[in-house]
Amino acid sequence: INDLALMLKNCPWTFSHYPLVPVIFSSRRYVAGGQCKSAAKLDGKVVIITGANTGIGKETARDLARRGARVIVACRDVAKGEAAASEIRAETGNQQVIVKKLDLANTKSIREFAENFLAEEKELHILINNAGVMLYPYSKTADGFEMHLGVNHLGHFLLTFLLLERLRQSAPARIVNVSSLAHHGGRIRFHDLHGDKSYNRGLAYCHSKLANVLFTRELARRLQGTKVTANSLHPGSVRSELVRHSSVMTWLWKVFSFFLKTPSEGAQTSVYCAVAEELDSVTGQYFSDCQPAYVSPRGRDDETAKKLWHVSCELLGIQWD
Ligand SMILES: NC(=O)C1=CN([C@@H]2O[C@H](COP(=O)(O)OP(=O)(O)OC[C@H]3O[C@@H](n4cnc5c(N)ncnc54)[C@H](OP(=O)(O)O)[C@@H]3O)[C@@H](O)[C@H]2O)C=CC1
Ligand SMILES: CC1=C(/C=C/C(C)=C/C=C/C(C)=C/C=O)C(C)(C)CCC1
Repeated sequence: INDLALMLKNCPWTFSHYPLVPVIFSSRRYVAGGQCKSAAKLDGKVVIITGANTGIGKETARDLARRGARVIVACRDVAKGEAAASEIRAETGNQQVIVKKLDLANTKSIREFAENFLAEEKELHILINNAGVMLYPYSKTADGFEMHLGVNHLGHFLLTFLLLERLRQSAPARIVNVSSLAHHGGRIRFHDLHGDKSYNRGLAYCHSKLANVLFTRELARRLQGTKVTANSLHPGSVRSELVRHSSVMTWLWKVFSFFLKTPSEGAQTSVYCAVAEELDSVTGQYFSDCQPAYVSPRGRDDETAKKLWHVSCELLGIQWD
């Protein structure tokens, strides 16, 4: 024993020689953030996750597949979706991971996806509106919406509208909207929603993430008493492809990757909102690191939430009362 102690003492790899090692380990734990502790099983439950071919969505799909859910990987590139789904099927042994085409930048594709889903699936228990774009150079969706607003907000707004009746019929059911801390920098510029007068791609992202928070709030209010809940969340700063449209951000993400969550760590709050038993009747809330988080004053403005709802309906040509 004495020899062993002496050996360890002199070993160049012991913590006492490298005081930074425990610091590095604990900062990594800090970066990893909250973990979903629920052991809930999802056998027999049907889940849709948008943008589940990569990043946070893919890891959310993997977790829910492990819990036994039938997972619809809704993505714009079916080949990428198949690659992710076959990896998840092989790893989890769950063969019920299915890929369906959904391009949120095109309302025709959203309608086709919903039509197809409603024809094939009798139930829907969890809808995770996860897909997103960030720092997109100025561009418009097929329907002429500014890309961030179109994909991140309007696309998911329409998708939720088209699937809501199935969620109601399958209740208890949950809608999970992946927003961001970036919502703090956003505002709803009703006079220039599509950035025609002025455009900043960073701000456009923030505006769309604020729209996610406001949509969730108004949706939850309207769904009171239906046993369909709606919550939004910030996943943390996550090593994913979200920064792909900015070379500076891509470089920063690489250099500082140690300080970013892995996609699996970033999926924890989405999984928590989707399965945690203690959230059974919690609705209209915003989470981060698997706990309630601070929402910006603009994200709590019910008048703006109502106005955004009506404007979104007008833009999409739908009636949603
Ligand atoms: N990463 C982070 O630090 C943070 C992420 N978030 C949010 O998390 C969510 C997931 O992002 P993350 O995993 O990081 O990013 P990724 O870029 O890794 O994944 C985004 C997903 O969205 C899909 N997507 C993009 N455009 C469309 C579209 N038109 N139709 C359908 N799917 C589309 C992508 O598909 P494809 O692969 O084909 O492009 C991809 O599957 C987003 O809503 C993001 O805003 C929030 C805060 C921080
Ligand atoms: C301060 C700082 C960083 C943190 C960036 C953060 C916190 C970004 C958050 C992005 C979000 C919230 C995106 C999506 O919604 C880096 C780049 C790690 C390293 C350089 C210093």
